Amino acid sequence: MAIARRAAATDHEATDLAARVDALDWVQITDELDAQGCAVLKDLLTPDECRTIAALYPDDAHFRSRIVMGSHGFGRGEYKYFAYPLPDLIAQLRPALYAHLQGVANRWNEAMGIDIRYPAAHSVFLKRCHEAGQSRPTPLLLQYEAGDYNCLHQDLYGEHVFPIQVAFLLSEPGRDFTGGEFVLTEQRPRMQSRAEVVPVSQGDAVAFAVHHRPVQGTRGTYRVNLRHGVSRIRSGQRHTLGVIFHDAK
Ligand SMILES: O=C(O)CCC(=O)C(=O)O
Ligand SMILES: [Fe+2]
Repeated sequence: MAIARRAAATDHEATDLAARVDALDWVQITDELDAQGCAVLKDLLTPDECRTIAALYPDDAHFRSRIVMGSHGFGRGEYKYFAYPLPDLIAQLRPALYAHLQGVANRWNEAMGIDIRYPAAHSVFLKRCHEAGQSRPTPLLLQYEAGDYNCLHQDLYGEHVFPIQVAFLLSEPGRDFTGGEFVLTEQRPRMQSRAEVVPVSQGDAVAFAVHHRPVQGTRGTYRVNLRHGVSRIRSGQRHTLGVIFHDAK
């Protein structure tokens, strides 16, 4: 009886989470992605859900590896890649988000003259990754303390790349930490880099271009190169959940 009730509750939460993703204003998000290369997804996770995910960090049973950023020149702080099977909430979020981003990804590739197209279902895209030897899960949990930062980078893990990714802020700015802004830079051909700081609250997510995106210029469409990172955490502790749609070699 207790088990049946628990299963029902889990189903309900899962359905609820996909429905929350579906209920976002995807017309506006798509417009923002096209115009800026990033968009904020407001209030997707509850504070409880944020705390629950962040609290997984010490429990290595959930993870396949731990990266100390300072050892690789990635910045300062650390993160862990989740192992399969992903925690339920992340396993639900990943395909639900992908379903809404896949159309943008296909349009971007068409505009940039790239032949690759993305299937409607995330499971089909993952099969493509896995068949090419990219079979290790890429969702990750990041943990920063005062003084930590994440250098500008691109999350490429092999030949197969889904061009948009999503990062969830699990901590509350001003209460749990100060500093630690999410930063995107954009490099246009023959121009200097432009930076964008994206304001997010606990439970919000940022969707952004992984490595490049099309920009309409006066003489046609060109590719701009993007990088993302996090400015120095001034105080406290900051946790983020990163959702990347391609898997890793
Ligand atoms: O901590 C952040 O906000 C950025 C995390 C990140 O680099 C990622 O999700 O790929
Ligand atoms: Fe990243």
